[in-house]
Amino acid sequence: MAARNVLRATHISKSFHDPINIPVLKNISLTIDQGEFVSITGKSGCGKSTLLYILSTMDTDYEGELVIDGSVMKGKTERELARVRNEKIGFVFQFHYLLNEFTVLENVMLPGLKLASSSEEHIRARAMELLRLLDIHATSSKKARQLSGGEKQRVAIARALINRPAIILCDEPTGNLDKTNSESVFNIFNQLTTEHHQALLVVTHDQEFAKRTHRIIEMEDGRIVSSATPPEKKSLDTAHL
Ligand SMILES: Nc1ncnc2c1ncn2[C@@H]1O[C@H](COP(=O)(O)OP(=O)(O)OP(=O)(O)O)[C@@H](O)[C@H]1O
Repeated sequence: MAARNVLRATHISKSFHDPINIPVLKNISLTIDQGEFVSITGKSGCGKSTLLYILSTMDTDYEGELVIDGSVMKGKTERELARVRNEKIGFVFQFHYLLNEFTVLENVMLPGLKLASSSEEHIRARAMELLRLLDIHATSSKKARQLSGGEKQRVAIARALINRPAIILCDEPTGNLDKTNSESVFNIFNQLTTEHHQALLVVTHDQEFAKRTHRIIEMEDGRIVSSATPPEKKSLDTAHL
C-alpha cells in the first residue's frame, strides 16, 4: 500500500523585494510521506529557513501550491492557518520557545488545551505518556527554566507531538546540543518515524545527522539539487534484509 502523503509543495517560488526583486526560492517541489524522516541541507543562505517558513504556513507570500494532510493552504484565512498549525503541524526549533515560568507538563499540554476536542484529563494523560516516551517524566513538575538544553529540546519534542500532528517541522534541532544530546534527539526522531509512523522534516547543518535520515534534500541557491536516500542509510537498510 502506498504511504500517505502528508505534505506536498509544488512549484514554490519566492522573492524578497529589498528594494529590488531577489529570487530566493526557485520552483521547489517536494513531498513528505507518513513515517518519512527527511532532512534539508545546503549552504548558509540557500533558502532553507525561507522554505521552512512557507511549509509551516507562517509565510503566505509565495507562488505555488502547498497541501498539508490533503488540505490546500492557498486561500485560507489567518485564523484557518493558525488552526492548521495547531492541529496538523508540530514545531521543534533551535530555541525552544518554552514558557519558562510554566512547568514541563504545562508546556507540553498547552497546544492540546487549544483544541476543543479533548478533555483536560485526556490531554494531561497524553502529555505524561509523551514525557515517559522521551524519558523526561521525572522533570514534569519542574519549571522549564530549570532544565538543561537537552531536556528542553525533549520537552519541545513532546509539545510538538501532543496534538498528533501530520508532520513535525524542525529547524536545527541539534544546533545547540552536545554530541550525546544530539544522538538522543536523533534516536527519538528515528523511533518516532519508524515505530510511530510520524513524518518529520528537519533543516540541519549537521551532516552526520542528515546522513542517517531516510532522505536528504539538498538545496543550492534556492533550488533542490538532489533528493536521495543517503548511501549510509541504504547499506544499513539492506544489511538486515
Ligand atoms: N526578509 C528578507 N529580506 C531580504 N532577503 C532575505 C530576507 N530573509 C532572507 N533573505 C535572503 O534570502 C536568502 C535565503 O535565506 P535563508 O535564511 O532562507 O537561508 P538559509 O539557507 O536558511 O541560511 P542559514 O543556513 O544561514 O540559516 C539569503 O540570501 C537571505 O539573505
